Amino acid sequence: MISIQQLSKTYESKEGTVVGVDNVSLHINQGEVFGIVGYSGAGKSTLLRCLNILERPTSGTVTIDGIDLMSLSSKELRKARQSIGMIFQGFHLAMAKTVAENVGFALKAAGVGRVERQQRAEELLELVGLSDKANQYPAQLSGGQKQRVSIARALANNPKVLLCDEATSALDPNTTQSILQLLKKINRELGLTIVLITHEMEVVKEICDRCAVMEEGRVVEEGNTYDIFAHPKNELTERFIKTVIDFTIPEALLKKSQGTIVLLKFTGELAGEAIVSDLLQEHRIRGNILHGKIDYIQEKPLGTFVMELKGDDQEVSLALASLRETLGEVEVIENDRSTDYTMARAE
Ligand SMILES: Nc1ncnc2c1ncn2[C@@H]1O[C@H](COP(=O)(O)OP(=O)(O)OP(=O)(O)O)[C@@H](O)[C@H]1O
Repeated sequence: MISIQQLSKTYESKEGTVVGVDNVSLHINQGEVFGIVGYSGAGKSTLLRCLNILERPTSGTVTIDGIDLMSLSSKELRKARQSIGMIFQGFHLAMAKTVAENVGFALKAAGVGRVERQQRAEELLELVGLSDKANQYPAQLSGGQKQRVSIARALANNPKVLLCDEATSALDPNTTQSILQLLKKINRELGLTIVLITHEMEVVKEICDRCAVMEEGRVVEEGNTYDIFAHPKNELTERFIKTVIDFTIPEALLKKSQGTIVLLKFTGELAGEAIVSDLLQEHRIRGNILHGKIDYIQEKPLGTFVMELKGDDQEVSLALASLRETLGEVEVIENDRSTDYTMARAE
């Protein structure tokens, strides 16, 4: 659906060349919600704006639905942009126009007549849950309602793609949730391909089928959201995931521990199985859960547990081997801190 090939964007300034996007290649499938996550300055906005050529890439190509956008004339590009909607963190609504006029604005620009515009605005406002606000002005709406209006406006010309530039960053957590659910609904009901940029991994977890992590203009990791959460490969990705699934054990607790502390991840079907209780029954060890959580990513469970295993060294080793066999990977966080503890007490 969207193919980005070796895309780079650089800016020339007095201080020299600034790299916004550095040789990014990505493929985004028809009908998926694709997230691009990164810290401030990573190049997310630049990359997103290159997708509808609001920023012209310095090199590389962007192909949407088989059309190479870089090869189009200005007139052809204006036409092509009608199938690429966009929403922004700051909503960008016309404050002197009513909600219905804001929604109909893009239709007017596309040459649609007044009656049809009105009808379409009504349909779209119903879709975003704002039928009763058609004649109000943006200043009379909450942030979440304003974003709903901008979503309705972006959908006016039946786009195939919706680009979301930090669409929920200005909203409180509850409103963020409702806007994300709305985006998911239009993705499902209209089969719309959605590309969103965010610095919040929670947003990715909530609605993205796949995602890419960006740093210094480059994509450092990409893949299926569930796999990225379950098995992150890049250190930056791990940091982002920790903002959602944090399993850091307080240092004081680690020091007190006399056993072997392990981090266990239960993916997919394994999350629902009695692996831990079976383990404790099969080996002569005791287990103490220090931290445990099951997250649902795309409705698929991902369990993360931190356990302290206590017992005879050999039994603990056997238990670890058996866990590794079942789970694939088991990370030993801290192994027997009793020496440290003794030293700490001696001090
Ligand atoms: N018009 C511009 N002129 C010069 N440099 C720019 C311009 N736009 C972006 N940059 C630079 O490109 C890099 C990427 O910026 P970009 O805004 O894409 O990052 P971002 O990940 O979207 O960050 P943020 O979330 O803060 O917007 C930064 O170093 C930025 O300073």
